[in-house]
Amino acid sequence: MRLPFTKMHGAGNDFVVLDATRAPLDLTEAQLRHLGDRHFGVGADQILLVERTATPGVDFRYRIFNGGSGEEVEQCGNGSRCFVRYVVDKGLTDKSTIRVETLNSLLELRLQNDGRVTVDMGAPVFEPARVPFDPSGLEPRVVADSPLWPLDVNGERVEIAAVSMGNPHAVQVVTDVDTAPVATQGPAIESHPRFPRRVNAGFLQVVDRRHVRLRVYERGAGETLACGTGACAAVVAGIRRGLLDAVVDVETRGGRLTIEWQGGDAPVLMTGPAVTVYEGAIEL
Ligand SMILES: N[C@@H](CCC[C@H](N)C(=O)O)C(=O)O
Repeated sequence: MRLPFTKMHGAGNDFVVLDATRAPLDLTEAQLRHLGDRHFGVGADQILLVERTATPGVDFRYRIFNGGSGEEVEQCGNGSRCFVRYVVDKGLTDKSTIRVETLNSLLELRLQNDGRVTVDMGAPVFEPARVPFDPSGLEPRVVADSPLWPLDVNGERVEIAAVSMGNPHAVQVVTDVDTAPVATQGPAIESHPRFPRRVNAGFLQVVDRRHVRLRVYERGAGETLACGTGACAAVVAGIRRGLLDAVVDVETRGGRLTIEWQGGDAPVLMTGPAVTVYEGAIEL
């Protein structure tokens, strides 16, 4: 099968985007991993599948697969911005505000005049069972509004906030992201037994109340240049600890995202770039 695709990125988090709006596309995990493979395939952190939906009031469905593992996941922030750029550029819609369903959420996305995209990512979830995170037998240190859970990681004690943005995140505060143990702790946290569906591991450096630096070791993909849901989870965790204001610029290794959260049940708003790199086709 010859499969056309579009290569895109959002702040350096890169995607192979596939059009399944005209005919269904059923790919195996092995084919998805091949698309994600940087040596033998196209190479991408995630594969995005754009579909139509019959759900009333919803314009599209988009499905997300991690490029390293081929598994389907619930949410992808940078991918959602690329999804909007894709459906607008391909003429699949003429709307500038688009509603899309993912595996477990409904998102509203707006293309801005400057080409950036703002996404209503919904409200964050902290209830451990819904992250999901197993806190049994652990005593959290509570700072302001936020329980910080002690985790044993490679024999060290690490304090994390457990947050779901539709997908699971473990966020820890570090003094300097450049020297943070992302490569060693990242995989250990990703597969930590207290996260039954595994987890994305965030390392957050607070520069000031409106500016942070962030690295994320992603579930099923390894460290990426940016993680949109990771940025939302990290800012929300920082706000709950009383470290950050409601609007924060997040500097990642691939670009800058702006995250806004007014607290409580308010949705998290994420704004950032979405760029098409090239079009291609691959034999699968
Ligand atoms: N890069 C993404 C997140 C993709 C999914 C993640 N690896 C997971 O398994 O939950 C983003 O921009 O949010």
